[in-house]
This record gives sequence, C-alpha cells and structure tokens, in this order.
Amino acid sequence: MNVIEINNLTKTYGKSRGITDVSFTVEEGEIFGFIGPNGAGKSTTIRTLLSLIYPTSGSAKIFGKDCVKFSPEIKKQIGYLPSEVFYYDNMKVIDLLKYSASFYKKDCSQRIKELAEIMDLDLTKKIDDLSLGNKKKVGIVQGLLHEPKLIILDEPTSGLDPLMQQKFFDLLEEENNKGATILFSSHILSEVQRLCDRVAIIKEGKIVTVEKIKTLKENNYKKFKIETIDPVETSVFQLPGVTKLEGNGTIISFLFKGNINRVLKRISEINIANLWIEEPNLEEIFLHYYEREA
Ligand SMILES: Nc1ncnc2c1ncn2[C@@H]1O[C@H](COP(=O)(O)OP(=O)(O)OP(=O)(O)O)[C@@H](O)[C@H]1O
Repeated sequence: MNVIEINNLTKTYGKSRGITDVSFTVEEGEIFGFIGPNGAGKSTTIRTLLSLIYPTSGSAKIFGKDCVKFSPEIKKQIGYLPSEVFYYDNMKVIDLLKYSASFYKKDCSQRIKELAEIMDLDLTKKIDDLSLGNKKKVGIVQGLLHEPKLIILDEPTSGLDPLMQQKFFDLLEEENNKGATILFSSHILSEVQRLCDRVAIIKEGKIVTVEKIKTLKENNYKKFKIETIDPVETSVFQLPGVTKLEGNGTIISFLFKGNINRVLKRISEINIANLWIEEPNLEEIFLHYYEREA
C-alpha cells in the first residue's frame, strides 16, 4: 500500500518556482529519502503534503486520502518535524509537550517520558533556557509522542551533536520496525544513504530520479584503480565507457560504466600487482546526476 502518493504536484509562489510536476510514492514501512540542495523544493513538497500551503495544481494522497480535503483527519496520524522549530519561549518543556499531546485522543505521558529519556531532554526546563540542539530535541519528542504511523522529517538533524544524531537514528529505526513509514528530507547524503531504502532526488523543483539506493549504486559507474608490476601506457584503458582516465606509470585509475568483462579482459592481459574496484558513494552519484542534467 502507498502511504504517500504524489501526482504532478506543482506549487508556484507568485511568479517564482516552488515545485514543478512532482510525482512519487512512498510505500508502507519504507524509510524514504528526499534529497536535493537548498532551494530545490523539499520543504515546499512537504508543506503541501501537510496542507500548510496549497498546491497550484496536481494532488497528493496520504493513507489513500486527499491531503487537502482530509487534512485534519490525516494529521492525527502524522508526526512532523519542521526544519526550523519555533516555540513559546516562556513555557516549560513538559507543558508544551502536554499541550501538543492534547491534540491526540490518547494518553501520551508515558511515551513523552521515554522519549525524553532517550534524547536526554530535561522536561522541567523553560524553553527559553534551551540551546538550539535541545530545542530540536523538543521538536523530535513533539513529533513522535503520539506514535504516528507516518513520520515526516524536514532536515531533522541540524543542531544535533553526533551522539544525539545516532540516538535519533536508532529511535527512527525502532519506530520503523514497529511499522511507521518515514519520509526523510535532507541535503546530507551520508545520513540518507545510511537510513533510507529508496530515495527521490529533486533539483530546481523537479524530480530527477526515484530509485532504490542499492540500485542507484549498482547501476552506476565503478571506480577502478590498478597497480601494475611494470609501467603501462594509460591509453591501454581507453575503452568505450571509460572516463576520468588517469595514470602515472604503475598506477592507473578511471571510472567505468558498461559491461565489466571488457575491462577485466584488458586487465588480464597485463601483469598487475593490485586491483581495487569500488562503487561510488551517494555523493558522487548525486553529482553525476546533477552534471548530467545540467
Ligand atoms: N514563501 C515563499 N515565497 C516565495 N518563494 C518561496 C517561498 N518558499 C519557498 N520559495 C521558493 O521555492 C523554492 C523551493 O524552496 P524550498 O524551501 O521548498 O526548498 P528546499 O529544498 O526545502 O530547500 P532548503 O533546504 O533550503 O529549505 C525556492 O526557490 C524558494 O526560493
């Protein structure tokens, strides 16, 4: 079942572009990454899904229901962590969280305690006295206290130190194991790569690709580095599919996309000392998509 279904969603802000013709689906139980640089349209897409802003054209469904028409009903099942959190500074953390919990028809007090303990958050403090990272933690607890079926996170880790990021990721994985679907927007590729099953890449308001992270890596180019016993002319590896060919005598490196046997055949004709074949990381793939589309 699709928990999120976005169909040709377009949002313009007056004359300026927000997003254009965005379509993708997120299946139940997935951790789905949404990546793109600043200004690409991630927040616009998310805010439209939550009916905080309305689409210029196109539509989206959450849990099979139109996200504008059924917004109040849908929102009860969603945990949302916005990219920037703003609070009434005078309130105590616990009072704010109790207030947030009052929107849901269930007792969330035990879960608030558990989450605060995991995230090392002092519930008795005034919001005013909290650091930026601790304010972010309040947002995390606020987003998860009602055990939502769908968790939508917009750049969630900014302000968190590495230890807290780790705890937060563990928490998300736990929620996912319990059945929650997660939409995770970020421009930090390593965290998307670590956490997500599939990813949509957005650039200048348009979806560039939607793919499994595993497939993205497998179907991409491979990085070759070859150490030879005797110096070899780099031109030996001037084959179709080879790019970024570099060499200095006994070390040759290049990128290759295509039938790998072609390269291996050429390698077998040479006396080699060592060989490394690596898959590109997500960052390299991402740049590759951007260069290709440019
Ligand atoms: N309220 C607004 N009024 C006018 N233009 C806007 C508004 N909000 C966003 N935009 C524009 O829409 C485009 C997409 O912005 P959006 O905030 O969705 O991107 P993003 O991918 O979330 O980036 P970031 O990571 O910087 O938040 C940008 O060109 C931005 O300038």
